[in-house]
Amino acid sequence: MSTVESQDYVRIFDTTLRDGEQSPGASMTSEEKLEIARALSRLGVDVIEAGFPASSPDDFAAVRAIAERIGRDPVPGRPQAEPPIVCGLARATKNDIERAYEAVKVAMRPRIHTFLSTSPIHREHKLRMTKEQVIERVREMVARARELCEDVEFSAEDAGRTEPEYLWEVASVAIAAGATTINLPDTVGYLTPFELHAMIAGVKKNAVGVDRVILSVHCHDDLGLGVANTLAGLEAGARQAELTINGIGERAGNAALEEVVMALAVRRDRMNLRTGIDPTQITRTSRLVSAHTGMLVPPNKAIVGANAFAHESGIHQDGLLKHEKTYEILKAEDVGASGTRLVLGKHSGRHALEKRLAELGVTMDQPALDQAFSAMKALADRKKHVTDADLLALVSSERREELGGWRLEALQISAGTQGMPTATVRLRGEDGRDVTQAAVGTGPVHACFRAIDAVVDLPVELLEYTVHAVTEGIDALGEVSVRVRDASGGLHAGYGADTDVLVASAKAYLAALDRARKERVVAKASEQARLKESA
Ligand SMILES: CC(=O)SCCNC(=O)CCNC(=O)[C@H](O)C(C)(C)COP(=O)(O)OP(=O)(O)OC[C@H]1O[C@@H](n2cnc3c(N)ncnc32)[C@H](O)[C@@H]1OP(=O)(O)O
Ligand SMILES: CC(C)C(=O)C(=O)O
Ligand SMILES: [Mg+2]
Repeated sequence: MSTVESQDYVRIFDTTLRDGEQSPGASMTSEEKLEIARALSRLGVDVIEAGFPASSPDDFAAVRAIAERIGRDPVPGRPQAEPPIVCGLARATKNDIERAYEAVKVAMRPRIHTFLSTSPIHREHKLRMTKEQVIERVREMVARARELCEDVEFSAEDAGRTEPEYLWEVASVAIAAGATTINLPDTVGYLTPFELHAMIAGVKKNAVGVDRVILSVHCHDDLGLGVANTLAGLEAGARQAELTINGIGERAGNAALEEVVMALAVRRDRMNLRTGIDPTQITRTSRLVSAHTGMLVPPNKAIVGANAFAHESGIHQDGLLKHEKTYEILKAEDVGASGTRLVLGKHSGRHALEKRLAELGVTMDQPALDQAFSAMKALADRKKHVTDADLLALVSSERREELGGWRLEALQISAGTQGMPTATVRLRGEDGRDVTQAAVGTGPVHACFRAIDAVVDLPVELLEYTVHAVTEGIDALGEVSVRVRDASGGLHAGYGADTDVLVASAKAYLAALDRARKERVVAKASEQARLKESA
């Protein structure tokens, strides 16, 4: 018995290119679809539903191109015994089925997937067909598909809201007509996991000939139960799961492939089921689908979201540093992501800060670490994420501020199109005394520097003023460098960093003044020493 035939093997049927493309605004070009199909092949899916060939000439061409290429192009890094099946969707009409076959017949392993609704609401209001007419159509169309193709899947659309006995009868008829896979979709995402389990178990027990076919689940996420329902269906005996990358699909989407696959892998202890998926391809496939559909992955999305392996809170970070399994049930590397991230933010603790600084090559004693920690917390209160660049800028800014002299306590700027730009600064001297001064200027930076001059009283000429963002985003940390010349021609540089560039400017200017002041003190001392000697 091959791996695929064994009882614990779950076939992964990917419908990103068909049901996924039914997400509003997610349409893709044929080239993009082919690229995704190649990625799915590398990922190791068993079936690629490439599209709905009768729906448009474009869709036909895309399915055809995928059918031609998949299995024939080499798959780097994945010597696959069997290429994925390429499948085309068709309504239960002769025309749709023949178009689907025309498109997929060139595939190494083609499948026709035909469907017809079975629920009372769909029969009566959408199809306007009786129960008997639906049965007859299923018999005829599955048989027609089977004349064309050995591999035929039949889906009882809206199976979730279909009378159980009628569903068993439809499944029996489809099997007798030659279907090789029977799919039981919860088309509108209505069922609870227990109900979905009961539906699969009911068909498995009561449909005639069910042992000859593979039962399949196809769950939508209208109530956020898509993945839970899929797992319930597999526990009940389904051995094919229809899924999409990132969970995209009609309305709220389909059950997400990456979530079902990783649930099966991580909880193999409970379900004892396997797939042929190479999980290390998951992240890259997710990114490709997101890029081609324009559907962004929410940061908190399981498995592939930007935060799926990010930890911000100090208690979790500390736990993780002590033992990774305290807060992680799978590793980022398992799904091809770049690694666990300890994000520094307002909830972080000293352990994580120390670790990150060490990774950045900065080692500190306890008092310095405590100081850096307070600065990091203060920054995190103003800025969502403290990045590595922020951290380095912050640490070096803290170190430079250790030089002493005047320290910025408060800064208030009034600027705009009306009136003169005005700055008010409150500076604290080394003796702990606060001095406040206000000044006007040609712009807010000029006003700020003049207000500082009024406190510090050290004549200098500003030679250079440079500002740039060290980090990205609207809340980026601004970095300012200044160069000043003192009365005796000495040049002094200053640096400051803050989310507010005016505060960064004030810090930089103060740092430059402080250097000038220190040099003047040193120069005065050596002058006095020289005078003493010569006296
Ligand atoms: C649950 C699902 O995801 S099902 C797949 C949904 N995907 C799509 O619909 C995307 C592709 N669809 C399309 O491009 C178009 O709907 C087409 C080309 C297939 C059909 O377009 P139109 O001929 O203009 O029909 P329209 O879409 O307005 O209506 C659907 C028709 O198909 C019928 N129909 C719906 N499902 C089926 C089915 N499984 N088998 C047979 N007929 C069906 C409807 O009853 C309706 O028939 P009517 O015209 O006699 O009332
Ligand atoms: C066509 C079928 C399988 C479908 O997408 C659904 O019922 O949700
Ligand atoms: Mg669907």
